[in-house]
Amino acid sequence: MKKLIEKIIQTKNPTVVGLDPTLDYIPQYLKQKYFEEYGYTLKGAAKAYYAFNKKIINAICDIVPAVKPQCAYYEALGWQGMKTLAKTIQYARSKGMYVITDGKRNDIGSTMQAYATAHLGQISVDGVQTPAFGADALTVNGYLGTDGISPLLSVMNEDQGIFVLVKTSNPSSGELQDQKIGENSVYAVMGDMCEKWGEGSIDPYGYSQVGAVVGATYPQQLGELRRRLPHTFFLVPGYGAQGGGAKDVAGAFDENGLGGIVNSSRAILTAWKKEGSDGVDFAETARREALRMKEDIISVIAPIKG
Ligand SMILES: O=C(O)c1cc(=O)[nH]c(=O)n1[C@@H]1O[C@H](COP(=O)(O)O)[C@@H](O)[C@H]1O
Repeated sequence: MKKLIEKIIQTKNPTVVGLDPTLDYIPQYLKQKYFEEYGYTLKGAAKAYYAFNKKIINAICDIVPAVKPQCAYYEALGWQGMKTLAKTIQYARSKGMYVITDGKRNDIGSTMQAYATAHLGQISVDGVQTPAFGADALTVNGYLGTDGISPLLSVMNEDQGIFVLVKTSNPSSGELQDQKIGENSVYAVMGDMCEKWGEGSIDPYGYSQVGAVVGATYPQQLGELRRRLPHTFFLVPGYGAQGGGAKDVAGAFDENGLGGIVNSSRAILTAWKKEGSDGVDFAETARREALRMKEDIISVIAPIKG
């Protein structure tokens, strides 16, 4: 996770802003502009999403190291939405941000190869190599085992990474993930698999290119997994809208203030609503919320050093 860790060190900020737009999160004045131009159509909505994302990215790119667009919100608009996803990834990267595409992908090896090519690799069009979505990292499910992960490992360059679901933030995550296999919980076994998949790619900071997703809503498991998985970098969703706070995520970090990056999506994108405004200054409000989150989290972890 070298590239991500260097961005975190540069911004002194271990947080990622989730770009999970819905029409409800976009202020009326901005939506109206695109509806007037394109009608109440998927195209109009997709254009509004892109304008919204760009303004958020412009407002945070100097203080936040990464963004995490979640594919589902874009898929909801069909191909127009997927075009906005691709453009958003490109735009965020052009502003120097690290982009984690949240796709939670997994399948048999041959199909996983296609996902790996789509999100992290390059597709060969008659011998000409072209990135399709071209993200820095992808969230994946490890449930199909090693042959579902290997295609990603062979496609990734040294700046890229994956985050494997280990202990998810949702209320039902324990139904399966807390079950025991012998002495160990399922999430611990999945965590051990991440350590193994990452063995060959440990960077100078001690973390491999295979990260784990561990929810802020399970602070005890977060601490347990940090101790158990010394080379696995954590993506920690569940701060903010799902109820996780700074003290809940503290366990994700090591003695150098590294080891994790905490995501917040809704709490940042909709911060303007809490202030009861018409949303004209939604991007500045998102920046203020991002800065508040950063201060909140760095107040409970060791100083970030490289
Ligand atoms: O992989 C993820 O990012 C993820 C895993 C998980 O266990 N829980 C979880 O909330 N997420 C994602 O993190 C984001 C959380 O959004 P907010 O609850 O609005 O901050 C969403 O994009 C979720 O899909």
